[in-house]
Amino acid sequence: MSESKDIQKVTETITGPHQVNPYGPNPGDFLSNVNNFQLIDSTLREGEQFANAFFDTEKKIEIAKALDDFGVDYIELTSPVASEQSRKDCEAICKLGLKAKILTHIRCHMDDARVAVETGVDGVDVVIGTSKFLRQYSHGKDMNYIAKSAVEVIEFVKSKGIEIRFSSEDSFRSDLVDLLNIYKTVDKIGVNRVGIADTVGCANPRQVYELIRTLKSVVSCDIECHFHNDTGCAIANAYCALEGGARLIDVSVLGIGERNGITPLGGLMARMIVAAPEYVKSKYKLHKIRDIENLVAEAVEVNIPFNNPITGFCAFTHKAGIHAKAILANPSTYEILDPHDFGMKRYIHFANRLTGWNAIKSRVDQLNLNLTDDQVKEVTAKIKKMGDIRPLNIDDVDSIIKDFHTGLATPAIKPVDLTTEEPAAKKTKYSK
Ligand SMILES: CC(=O)SCCNC(=O)CCNC(=O)[C@H](O)C(C)(C)COP(=O)(O)OP(=O)(O)OC[C@H]1O[C@@H](n2cnc3c(N)ncnc32)[C@H](O)[C@@H]1OP(=O)(O)O
Ligand SMILES: O=C(O)CCC(=O)C(=O)O
Ligand SMILES: [Zn+2]
Repeated sequence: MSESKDIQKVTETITGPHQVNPYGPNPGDFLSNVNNFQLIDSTLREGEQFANAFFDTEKKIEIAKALDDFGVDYIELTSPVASEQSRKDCEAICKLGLKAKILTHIRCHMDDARVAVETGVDGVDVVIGTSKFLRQYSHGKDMNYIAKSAVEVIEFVKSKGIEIRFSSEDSFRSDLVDLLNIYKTVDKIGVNRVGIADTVGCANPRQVYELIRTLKSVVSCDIECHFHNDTGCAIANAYCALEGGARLIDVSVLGIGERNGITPLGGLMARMIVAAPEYVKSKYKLHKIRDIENLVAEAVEVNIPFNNPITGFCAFTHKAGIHAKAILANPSTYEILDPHDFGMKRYIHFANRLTGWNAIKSRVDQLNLNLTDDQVKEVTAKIKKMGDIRPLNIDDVDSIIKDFHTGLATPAIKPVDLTTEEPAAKKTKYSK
């Protein structure tokens, strides 16, 4: 066999023979849940642990309704034992009659469980640290005690007809045998889900994939995952968890949570729409992401980061001339995400010295001016010259183009085409 045929064979075993989306799930991977995942939004639990967060009842209700409208499967709320108002808020959200199931999050203790089951929640997420750090310095209990109290809490919550999830906190720094034993125990007594939590954000995607695969061989219930972002792996870890067979991912709006937070809802949607476009588009109202992020950003008094997936101000802005030319010909050249899927627009940032004549020609067309290609190249050179001296904005470029046009011997005005799409309306330092 020739060398190129060999290579083709190898690539086909990785991506499949005629896969339309090479970044989609591997069809041969029968355990993958990339095409069949669920979201547990924890903005109102983990997110409340973000340094800046304070949500009053009204704001919690507004956020819960927005998440429900977006289509998250579950909404996780702060423990009702955290404070009197936390308990009342939990009860109030349970009474809203949302489509999303309402969960609350408690310690692995009967005192907490007794309060939780009275709030009206659909499910209880119970957690206890299993790493030696947490066993020694947080609750001080050994694995036998943990297993005993887990069984007691799970059986009690189940007896009330409420969903129950058991999670080991700090799973990736826990002993694997301890982990598998406790998960096996809780699975046997009918827990609805088990949770893996990368509490300190230490895990990498390969470790996640391996742990989920191993856990899949031990339990028959669904697996939920919770990833902190301390080392920047929260989205990648969530994706690999789904590839390994986890079913549910914890997210929060903008990723808010303890320290620098967890897997962000918007960022995960960006990853998942590439891998499972039909599933994601049919299940979630993606055009609502911007409004939800603005709602939460305002509530916790932060700005949306400039490089945020989807909604960062430059997420769909193309600048360099080589990029702009290709984008104008076919947006897929430099975009893996289609901004329109999220109710956003793309923008060609041509007011700078990295621009090229193709980008300037598109602006000339938008201004309804008639220039030959050679004339556009000439005016592009002038724009670049000015761009070497100082930052430019659209007005600068428009005046250079218009002055150039006026200076031509017989300027011809093209008929106005009102269907021309304006560039995206994100206000930047360099745009109007
Ligand atoms: C990784 C995570 O994010 S887990 C979720 C974190 N969420 C929260 O902490 C919710 C908000 N917390 C609170 O309001 C309070 O911490 C409360 C009400 C839960 C407890 O308050 P306090 O009784 O004053 O205890 P404190 O917060 O100082 O310490 C935690 C207590 O919980 C115990 N504990 C910690 N984790 C667990 C657990 N998973 N299961 C059972 N007990 C636990 C500790 O042993 C400690 O009890 P102790 O003081 O008797 O030793
Ligand atoms: O309950 C869980 O699975 C996660 C708890 C948590 O927030 C964490 O471990 O970081
Ligand atoms: Zn967490």
